[in-house]
Amino acid sequence: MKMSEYWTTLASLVGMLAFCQTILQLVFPPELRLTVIHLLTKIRHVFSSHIYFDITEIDGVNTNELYNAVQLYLSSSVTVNGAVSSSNNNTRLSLTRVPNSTSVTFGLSNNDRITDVFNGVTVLWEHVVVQRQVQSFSWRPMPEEKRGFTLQINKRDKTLVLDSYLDYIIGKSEEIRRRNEERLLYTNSRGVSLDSRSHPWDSVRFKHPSTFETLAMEPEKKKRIMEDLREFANGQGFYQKTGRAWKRGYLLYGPPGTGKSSLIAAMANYLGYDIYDLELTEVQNNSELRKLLMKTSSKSLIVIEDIDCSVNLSKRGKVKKKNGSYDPDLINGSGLDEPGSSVTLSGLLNFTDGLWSCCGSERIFVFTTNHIEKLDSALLRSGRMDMHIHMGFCGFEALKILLKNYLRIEEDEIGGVVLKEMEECVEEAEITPADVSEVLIRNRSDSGKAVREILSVLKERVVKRRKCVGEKKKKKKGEEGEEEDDDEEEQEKRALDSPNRNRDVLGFEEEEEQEKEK
Ligand SMILES: Nc1ncnc2c1ncn2[C@@H]1O[C@H](COP(=O)(O)OP(=O)(O)OP(=O)(O)O)[C@@H](O)[C@H]1O
Ligand SMILES: [Mg+2]
Repeated sequence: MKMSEYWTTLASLVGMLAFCQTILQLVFPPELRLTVIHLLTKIRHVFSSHIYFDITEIDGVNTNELYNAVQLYLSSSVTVNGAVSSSNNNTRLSLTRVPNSTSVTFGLSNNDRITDVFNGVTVLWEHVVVQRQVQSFSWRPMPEEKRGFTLQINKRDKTLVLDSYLDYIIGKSEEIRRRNEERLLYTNSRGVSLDSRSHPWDSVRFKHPSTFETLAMEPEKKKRIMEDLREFANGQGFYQKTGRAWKRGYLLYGPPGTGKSSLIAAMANYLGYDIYDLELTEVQNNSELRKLLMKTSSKSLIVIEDIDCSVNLSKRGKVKKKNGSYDPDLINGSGLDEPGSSVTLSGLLNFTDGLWSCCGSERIFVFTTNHIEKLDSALLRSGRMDMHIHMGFCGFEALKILLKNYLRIEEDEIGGVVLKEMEECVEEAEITPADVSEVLIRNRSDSGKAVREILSVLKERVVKRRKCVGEKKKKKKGEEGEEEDDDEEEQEKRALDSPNRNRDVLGFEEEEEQEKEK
C-alpha cells in the first residue's frame, strides 16, 4: 500500500470513528455514553494527525479559570463573526446576559464546534457537555453536567498554541470581561483591619456616565489625553524594554467645577479600569498607605483628590530649607507632627514612585488639586506625574460640546450670530463648565431659551469682570500713586536735611548709586 493511500484510509477511519461517536451520543443512555465516547475519542486521538486538549470546567474541586477564559473568548464578537463567516456557518450559539452586565454574550451550545484562526493557524474548539455519573459523596456539590472545551490543533502547531495562543486567550478574555462589566469604585475607610486576609477597600459598582464624548474640553487636548492613555494601556512591551515600571501619573489641576473628577471617570470608562479613590485623611500612617497600595489590582486608576488638602505637602521642602538636609523622620515616614494624619509627603512619593509602587502593574495614579502652586516640587518633577493637565474655564470649543450634549442641537441650529457673540465673550467670562451645565440643565426642555440664557449669563459675567478689573487697576494705581508721593516727600525731606542741600537731586542720586555699588 502506498503512503498516500495509507493516510487516506487512516483519515476515513478517523472520520468514521467521529461519526460513530455522534451516533453513540444519540443512542446510548447517558451513563454508558460517557464511557463509550471516552474510548472512541482515545482511539481517534491515537490515529489522528491532530492533537487534542481538554479544558474542563471543574478541575478536581476547583473551578478551572482557563475554562471561563475560553468561554469568554469564544463569546467575543470577533470569534463569533469569524465562525459565522467560515464554512462552519451552522454553528449554534447560545446567548446569555450576566447580571449587572451591559451586554449580551454569545456562547457555544452544547457539543457544538467553532473554528478560530490565530497567527495563520486554524484551530477547532468543541464544547463538550455530558451528564455527570451518579455522584459519590463529595464535600462540594457538583453540577449535574460535566462541561469542557476540547481544542483540536494540528500536531505541528503544538508549540505555537502552548506558547502563545492560550496566553492570548487569557488576555483577551480579561479585556472582554472588563468591557462587559461595570467597573468597580473602591474606597478606603478608617479602622478597617489590614491583616493579610481582609480587604481594606470597600467597593461599589461604578456607573459614572462621563466619557470623553461628554467631556467639554478642547478637542486637541482631549485627543492627546486619549492617545496617551491608549499608548499606556498597549505599552507593556515598551515598559518592559525600557526597564520602567508599567505605571503612569496624571496631575489634574484647575478651579472647582472644571471637570477634574469627570475626566477621571471618563478615563476609567475609556480604559475599562477600576477606580481606587484613596481618602488620604483616613490613612493613619505610611505603612498603612503601602498596605493599601498592595491590595490594589492591576488595570486600575488610583486617585487622590484634592491632594493639597490631604497631606502637608510643604513639609519636605521646609525641613530641607532649615537644616540643609531632609528630616529622617519624615523621610522614613514616621513623622507624626500632623494631628490626625501621619502620612507624609515622602510616604506619598514612595507610594507613587518607590519600589512598592511596582507591586502589580498597569496602574495609573491620578492626583487632583485646585491649587497647583501649593504642591511641593518633588511631587511635580517629571517621572512622578508624567502629564500635567490643566482643567480651565470653559472655552468656545468646550461650550459647543456642552450645548450639543445637553440640548442635542447642532451648531447651525444655534445660528451664526449667536455663536459669534458667544465666542467673543466666553473666554473673558471665565465661566466653569459646571456653571454652564447648570444653566443648560435648568432650560433643557427649551433649547432656544437655554441658548439665550447662556449668552446673557456670559455677557453679564463679562461686564462684571471688566468692572472688577477696572476697580482693581484703579486701586493699584492709587497705591502706586501714594507710594510715589511718599517717595517724593522722603527725598525732599532728605535733601532738606542734608548738609549738601544745595546739590541737585540727580547728583545726590548718583552719589547714592555709587555708594550702593561699593
Ligand atoms: N469639562 C467638563 N465637561 C463636562 N461636564 C463638566 C465639565 N466640568 C464640569 N462639568 C460638570 O460639572 C459637574 C462638576 O464637575 P467635576 O466634579 O468634574 O468638577 P471638578 O473639577 O472635579 O470640581 P472640584 O475641584 O470641586 O472637585 C460635573 O458633574 C459635570 O456635570
Ligand atoms: Mg472633583
